[in-house]
Amino acid sequence: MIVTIDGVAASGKSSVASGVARALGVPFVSSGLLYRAATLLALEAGLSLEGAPALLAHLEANPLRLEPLAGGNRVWLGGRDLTDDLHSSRVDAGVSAVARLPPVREWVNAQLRLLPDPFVAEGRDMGTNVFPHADAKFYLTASPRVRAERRARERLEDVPAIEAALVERDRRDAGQSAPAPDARIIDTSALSLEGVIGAVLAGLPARTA
Ligand SMILES: Nc1ncnc2c1ncn2[C@@H]1O[C@H](COP(=O)(O)OP(=O)(O)OP(=O)(O)O)[C@@H](O)[C@H]1O
Ligand SMILES: Nc1ccn([C@@H]2O[C@H](COP(=O)(O)O)[C@@H](O)[C@H]2O)c(=O)n1
Repeated sequence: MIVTIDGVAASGKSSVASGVARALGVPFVSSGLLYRAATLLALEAGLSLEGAPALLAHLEANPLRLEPLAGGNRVWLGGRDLTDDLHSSRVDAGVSAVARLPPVREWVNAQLRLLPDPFVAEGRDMGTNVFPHADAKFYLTASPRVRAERRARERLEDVPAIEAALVERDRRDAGQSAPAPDARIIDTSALSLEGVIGAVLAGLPARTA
C-alpha cells in the first residue's frame, strides 16, 4: 500500500504524512530530504548547483542514505547524520536549482523506488511521477501567508520574509510540482493539523484505511 502526499512548500506535507503514517502503522518517506541533502553536499563542496555532471559524480562518491523512520526521516552520509542541517535558509534557497537537474531527479527516484512498501510518501511528484500506481493520492495547498505564519513559529525570521521565500520556491518548483489528475486537493488554510490528517484518513480507500 502506497499513499502519496504532495503539495506546495510548507503546506504541511511532512507533518501530515507523519500523522497519517502513524495512524496506519507504516513508515513515511520524505523525498525532499534527499534533494536537500544533495544541495548541502554541493554547497559544502563548493560545487555549482547547476552543474549536473560534477554534482552527480560527487553524490556517487558520497552515497547518501534516507532512513524512513516512523517518527521522522533521517539522512545519513556514512556515519554522519545530516538531518539537522537540511532545513537552513541556505539549503532552502539552493534546493530548487538542484532539484531541477534531471540526473539528480533520477538519482533520487531510483532510491525511492527501492523502498519496500507499505509507506506514505511526501514531496512534489510522488503521485505523478514516482508512484503513479499509488493506492491513494493527496495534494496539499494553503495560502502563502498562512504557510509563512506557521513556519515563523519554527524559525527566527519575520513572516513577510518567509512568505516571499516560499512564493519564490513554489515558482522555481512549479515544473516538478503538480497534483496528479487522480489526487484529492486539500486546502489546509483553515484546517488544524489534526483536521488535515483526519481528512486524508477519511479519503483513503477502505482496503487501505
Ligand atoms: N494544518 C495545519 N495547521 C497548523 N499548523 C500546521 C498545519 N500543517 C502544518 N503545520 C505546521 O506548519 C509547519 C510546516 O509544516 P511541514 O514542515 O509539515 O510542511 P512541509 O510541506 O513538509 O514543508 P517543506 O515543503 O518546507 O518541507 C510546521 O510547523 C507544521 O507543524
Ligand atoms: N518530490 C520532490 C520533493 C522535493 N523536491 C525539491 O526539494 C525541495 C525541498 O523539499 P521539501 O519537501 O523539503 O520542501 C523542494 O523545494 C523541491 O525543490 C522536489 O523537487 N521533488
